[in-house]
Amino acid sequence: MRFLTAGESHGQKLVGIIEGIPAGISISKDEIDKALRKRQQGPGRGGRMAIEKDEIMLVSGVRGGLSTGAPIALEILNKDWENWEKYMTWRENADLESRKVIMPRPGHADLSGSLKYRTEVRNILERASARETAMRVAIGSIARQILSFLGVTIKGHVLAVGGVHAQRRDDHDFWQQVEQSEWSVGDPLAEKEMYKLVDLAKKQGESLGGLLEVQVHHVPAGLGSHVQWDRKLDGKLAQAVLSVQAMKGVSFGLGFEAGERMGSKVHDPIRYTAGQGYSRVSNNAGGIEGGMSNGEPIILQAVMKPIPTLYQPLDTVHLETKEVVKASVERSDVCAVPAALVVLEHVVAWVIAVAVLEKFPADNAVDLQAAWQSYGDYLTLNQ
Ligand SMILES: Cc1cc2nc3c(=O)[nH]c(=O)nc-3n(C[C@H](O)[C@H](O)[C@H](O)COP(=O)(O)O)c2cc1C
Ligand SMILES: C=C(O[C@@H]1CC(C(=O)O)=C[C@@H](OP(=O)(O)O)[C@H]1O)C(=O)O
Repeated sequence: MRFLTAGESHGQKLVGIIEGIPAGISISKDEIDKALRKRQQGPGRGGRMAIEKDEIMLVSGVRGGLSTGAPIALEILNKDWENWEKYMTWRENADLESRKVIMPRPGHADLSGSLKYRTEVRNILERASARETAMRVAIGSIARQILSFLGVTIKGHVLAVGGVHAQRRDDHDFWQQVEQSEWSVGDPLAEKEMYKLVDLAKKQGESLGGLLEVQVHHVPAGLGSHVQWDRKLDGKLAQAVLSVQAMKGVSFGLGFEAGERMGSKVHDPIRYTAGQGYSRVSNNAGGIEGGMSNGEPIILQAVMKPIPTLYQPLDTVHLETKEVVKASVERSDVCAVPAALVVLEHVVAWVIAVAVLEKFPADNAVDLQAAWQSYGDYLTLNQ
């Protein structure tokens, strides 16, 4: 499976093409739209989210609610296009001056991109923008629907916003709270504090990042491989997570704390239960050993840096005069951690679905399910 996306933040639309989705998978537009709406939420989001009402257009590759095996083409319209057409149009009469950015923002792609491509900063920020993640969520939602067909589920929660940490739990009530919370926090007290902090940041012209966690449940042992550097599942997941705008670190299971403990307090003892196969007493590895899933839930954490655009901007250099000036201010989010969580869940879904189809190559749902089932039987019943 592979995909490509295109589209500028203030262009006409976002476009995606996916190839390799097996035929006969049930594809729900509602499911995709639900994820798109969730990605737009959260009190730290800026004015743009009041303009956009993201909705997927399934252009090809799906008929009567089922994938056909052909490439799936997708589109999401940018409602803001009507305000930007005169600046963003491909036509030669485009107004290229009025929205020029000459005071690059520290933390964004502005300066490095314009140096590298020898082009105006606007051409860089339009594509660097996290607007692009709307299409990645739509594509990830299709991957998630393949996984859901096999019984694999993905969930996530916000661990922290700024310095405010949520209490970590893993029971049914907790996940229900996460589900109901606009922030996906699952800890109402922490959520209140986070809300206050975002408010304060907004008032001070500041911005915030945070910590996020994504979990993948019901994956069998053996996705990914130890045999080659670029086939390791943890490596692929890390790449996908870090490809999301503003993500600056990723860890698995116990994470960086593993480096502070003795081995016996880190590694997960193995046990065997007749009829169920092998499992672990703990899951400090976060479900991956040797670049392969080990049958326990895959658990990863990521850190998101604060949003680069500051309404009280930092110093930068004017690209024409070279004088020290304040960075340009584009309309911006103050905090987008809950939105980023939705993105992470969906980029993770993509990587897991690709790994599933590598282990169980299939061009249709029936063959996929048969291969999945037979391997599941081998892992549980036949040993
Ligand atoms: C959901 C989401 C929304 C974002 N919104 C903004 C924003 O409104 N303003 C901004 O400057 N950066 C925003 N960012 C972050 C920038 O896109 C990102 O920092 C920039 O592209 C530079 O890339 P890097 O941080 O990965 O190095 C957002 C990121 C995500 C994931
Ligand atoms: C448009 C989205 O996020 C944008 C991501 C973003 C950035 O620099 O990453 C900057 C802002 O763009 P604008 O200046 O148009 O408001 C965000 O709104 C989105 O998430 O759909």
